[in-house]
Amino acid sequence: MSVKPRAIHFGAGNIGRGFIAPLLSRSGYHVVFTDVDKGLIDTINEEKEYGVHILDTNAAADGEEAEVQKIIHVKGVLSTTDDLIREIEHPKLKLITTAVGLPVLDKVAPTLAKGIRARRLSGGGTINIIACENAIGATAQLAEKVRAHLADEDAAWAAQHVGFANCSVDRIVPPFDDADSVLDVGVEEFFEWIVEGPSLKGAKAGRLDVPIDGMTLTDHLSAYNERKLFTLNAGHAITAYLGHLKGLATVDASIEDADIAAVVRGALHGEAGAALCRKHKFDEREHAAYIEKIIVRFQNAAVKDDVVRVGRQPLRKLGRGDRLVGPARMCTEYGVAVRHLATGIAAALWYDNTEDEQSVEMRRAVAEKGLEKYVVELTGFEEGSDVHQHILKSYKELEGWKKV
Ligand SMILES: NC(=O)c1ccc[n+]([C@@H]2O[C@H](COP(=O)([O-])OP(=O)(O)OC[C@H]3O[C@@H](n4cnc5c(N)ncnc54)[C@H](O)[C@@H]3O)[C@@H](O)[C@H]2O)c1
Ligand SMILES: O=P(O)(O)OC[C@@H](O)[C@@H](O)[C@H](O)[C@H](O)CO
Repeated sequence: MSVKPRAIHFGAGNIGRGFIAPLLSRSGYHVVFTDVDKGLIDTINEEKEYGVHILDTNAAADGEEAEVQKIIHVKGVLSTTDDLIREIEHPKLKLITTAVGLPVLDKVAPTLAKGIRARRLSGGGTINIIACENAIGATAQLAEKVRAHLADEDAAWAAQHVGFANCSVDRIVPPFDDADSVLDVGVEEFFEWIVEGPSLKGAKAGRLDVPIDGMTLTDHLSAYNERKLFTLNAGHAITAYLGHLKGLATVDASIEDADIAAVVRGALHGEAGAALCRKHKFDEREHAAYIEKIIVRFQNAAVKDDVVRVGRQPLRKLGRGDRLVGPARMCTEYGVAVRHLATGIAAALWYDNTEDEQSVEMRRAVAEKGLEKYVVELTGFEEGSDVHQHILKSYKELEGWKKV
C-alpha cells in the first residue's frame, strides 16, 4: 500500500487536471480523480499520467515550445460506484477537493455523506473538504448540503473530524486540444489558491497535516473571494459577452477591441474596484495593479480562451451574489455609480447561444416577460432605479454592437 497521503478530487476536468491535481501531486499527495465521465476515468487509469502545458504568451511569440509539467501516478474512480466510497474510507485519505461546477455540488453531497458515514464506521481519521468552485462560500454551501444527508451520529462525528474550508481559486484553464493525449491540459502560468485557514481540521487546527505548496491560508477569505469574483470573473464575463455580441471567438481577441476594453476597465477600476476598496480597505494603487495584471492575463494570446466557455451559464453569472449583479449591488451600497457594470449586465442579457440551456431560457424569458420586469426579477434593482435604467439603456445601445 502506498504510504503517501491521499487526496480525492471530484471533477477530472480543466481546473482539476490543470490546477488542483498538479499542486496536490507536487506536494506529495497521491491524487485520485473521481468523475461521472467513464471514458475519462478509463483513460486516466490506462495512461496514469498527463501533461500540463504552460501557455506563456512571450514564449509563444518567440516561437518556443510550451513548458510541459508531467503529472504522474494518478488514478481514477467512477463517482457513481462504491469504489469511491472505499476511497473515502481509505486510512491515508487527508483531503477531498471538488471542481465540478457550482450546481453539481447537489449531486456530490449525498455521495460525500455516504463516504463520511463509511469513514466513521471504519474508524478513519480527520479529513478536510474544499470546494474549488467560482462562488462565494462554495464549500459552506456544500457542507450544508452534505449535513442534510447525514444521520445525527454521523453529523456529530463530521463536526469533529471533517473540516469544510471555503476558498478562492484562480487560474485560467481554457479548452485545449493541442496535444496527443486527451488528458493533457493547457494553463496560464499564473495561479492563486487562497483557503480559509481557521476552518481546517487536523493535528493542528487551522492548517493541513500535509501542507500544499502553492496554497495560501488566510483568516480573511471573504475579502479575497469577493476581490477575485468581482474583478477577474466580472471582467472575464463582460469581455466574453461583449466579444460574443461582436462576433469574436476568444477572450484575447475581445479584450483587444478598444470599445470592449473601455467597458471592462470602467467596470473594474471605477466601479467594482472602487466599491471593493471602500468595503475591504484595499490599497487603491495595489488594487489598480491587480486589475491591470488581470487584463494582461486576458490578453494572453497563447491561452486562446473561448468566449463561449467564459460566458457559459449566463443565469448563474447573473445571480445576485455573482460576478455582475454582485459588484453592482456592492456599488450601490457603497455610493458608487453603476454604468459600465450595467453595460456588462446588459451584454449578458443579449447572450444568445442555442447550445447553452441557460442562454435559451434567459432569451425566452426576455421575450416572454419583457426586459423591464425580467431585469427586476434577476437583479433586484427596482424599475425606475438608476441602475435599472442604465441596464435598459445599455441593452438598447448594445443592439448596435451586434455583428450582423
Ligand atoms: N477553467 C477555469 O479556468 C476555472 C478556473 C477557476 C475555477 N473554475 C471552476 O472550477 C469548476 C470546474 O470548471 P472546469 O472549467 O474545470 O469545468 P470542466 O467542465 O472542465 O470540468 C468539470 C468536470 O466535472 C465532472 N463532473 C460533472 N458532474 C460530476 C459529478 N456529479 N461528479 C463528479 N464529476 C462530475 C465533469 O464530467 C467534468 O469532467 C467550476 O466551478 C469553475 O467555475 C474554473
Ligand atoms: O468557470 P465559470 O463559468 O464560473 O467562469 C468562467 C471563467 O471566468 C472562469 O472559469 C475563469 O477562467 C477562472 O475563474 C479563472 O480563475
